[in-house]
Amino acid sequence: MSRGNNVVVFGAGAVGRGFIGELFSDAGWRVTFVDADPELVAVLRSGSYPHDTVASAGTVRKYVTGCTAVPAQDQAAVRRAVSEADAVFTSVGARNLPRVAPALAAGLADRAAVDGGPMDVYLAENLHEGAKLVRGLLSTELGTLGAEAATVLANVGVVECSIGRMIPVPTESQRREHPALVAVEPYRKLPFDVAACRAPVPDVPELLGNPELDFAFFTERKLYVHNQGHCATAYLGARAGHCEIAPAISDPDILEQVRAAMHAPARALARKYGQPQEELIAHAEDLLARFANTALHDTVERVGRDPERKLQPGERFLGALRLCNQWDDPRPLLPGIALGLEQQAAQGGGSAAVAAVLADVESISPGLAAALVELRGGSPRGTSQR
Ligand SMILES: NC(=O)C1=CN([C@@H]2O[C@H](COP(=O)(O)OP(=O)(O)OC[C@H]3O[C@@H](n4cnc5c(N)ncnc54)[C@H](O)[C@@H]3O)[C@@H](O)[C@H]2O)C=CC1
Ligand SMILES: O=P(O)(O)OC[C@H]1O[C@](O)(CO)[C@@H](O)[C@@H]1O
Repeated sequence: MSRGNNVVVFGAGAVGRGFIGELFSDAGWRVTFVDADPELVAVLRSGSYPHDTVASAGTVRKYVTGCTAVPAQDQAAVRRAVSEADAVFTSVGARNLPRVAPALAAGLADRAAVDGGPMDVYLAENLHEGAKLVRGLLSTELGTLGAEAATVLANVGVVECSIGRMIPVPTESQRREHPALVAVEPYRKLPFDVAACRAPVPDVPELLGNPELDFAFFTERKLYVHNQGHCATAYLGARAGHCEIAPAISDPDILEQVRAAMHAPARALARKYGQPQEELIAHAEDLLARFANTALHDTVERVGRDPERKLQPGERFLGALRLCNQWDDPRPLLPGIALGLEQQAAQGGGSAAVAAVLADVESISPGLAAALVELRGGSPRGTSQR
């Protein structure tokens, strides 16, 4: 691999192929995917794959070119690719990061051994405090290799990103058409934590680093406005019998409830971070329009999955509730939480899980748990929301 514009992307899934690979290829970079799926690797080695940008108005097909792939199982090849790269991304899902760490650490150690200069590892993941976690993983792996972890890591930035583009799992018919075909929405901005970078930022126009603003603003905006409103749409939509997000958000009653649930944290974030309120409200409105993209066929199942995790303290619902209680009005968040509790119960969650959520809600503001119980039909274990 020649020095220049080479990016290594761990994970050639929805985000890897659908977002990171596309942005870097469009900017003239060579993209080397690392993936655990040998069939996908074989397909990507052909050097290009089809990529559809889908909007309600129509689909634009293009081919992402200039790519290759390495199987994750070939640790020596992965190590070499990392040591020669100019930037590294991960988009494997949080639970897979420990498996990526050994070859990533080895490649970084090789690079340090030849004084290869600074390098940034960007985390294209939905992961709270991901940089801390990955630094810890790399430190452990470097220790195992007998490398001086502090010296190697002094030259390595671990950079969190906020992935706003929505990319559904490819359908069966898309997979039959081409095993690497991916369909994405048009949105293509990629905010990242520029303060964490050690190397020059890649010349990819969609990479947005704002040194003036704490990156927590972007992660909170993503979780409390985007993910929370999206999930409320899924729960309200499921109750109304919808399978997909677009028809759910097109229902005027659901739209108004979700709009209120997104505007409250948008206003709260504007106050907390001293940002213009109209920009945050415009961001929420843009998201509502993006949820209505019928061509994306995003499902209430994907967006609403794992309600127990989504109802944990600090997660999209209870984190937004706490934020809004401090800076705005928490009540528009309650319908989504009430339906989340129903989903959790339907998936086998017991009364202890409900009690834990109610206790957290009550700790945010006395009386709020009673309002939630009332919304759920009067009983702490109530089964239906009116
Ligand atoms: N799909 C979406 O709309 C969005 C996803 N995200 C986040 O982006 C990350 C990736 O998500 P997706 O691309 O949707 O998942 P995905 O499941 O489509 O892709 C993950 C890829 O990683 C590969 N992989 C798993 N273990 C690996 C390993 N040890 N080494 C190399 N490759 C490995 C898998 O084979 C798969 O191709 C997750 O953290 C997710 O939460 C964030 C925003 C949007
Ligand atoms: O991946 P999770 O935590 O289940 O949450 C789903 C959310 O994440 C995304 O896939 C990416 O932010 C959104 O499209 C969706 O709202």
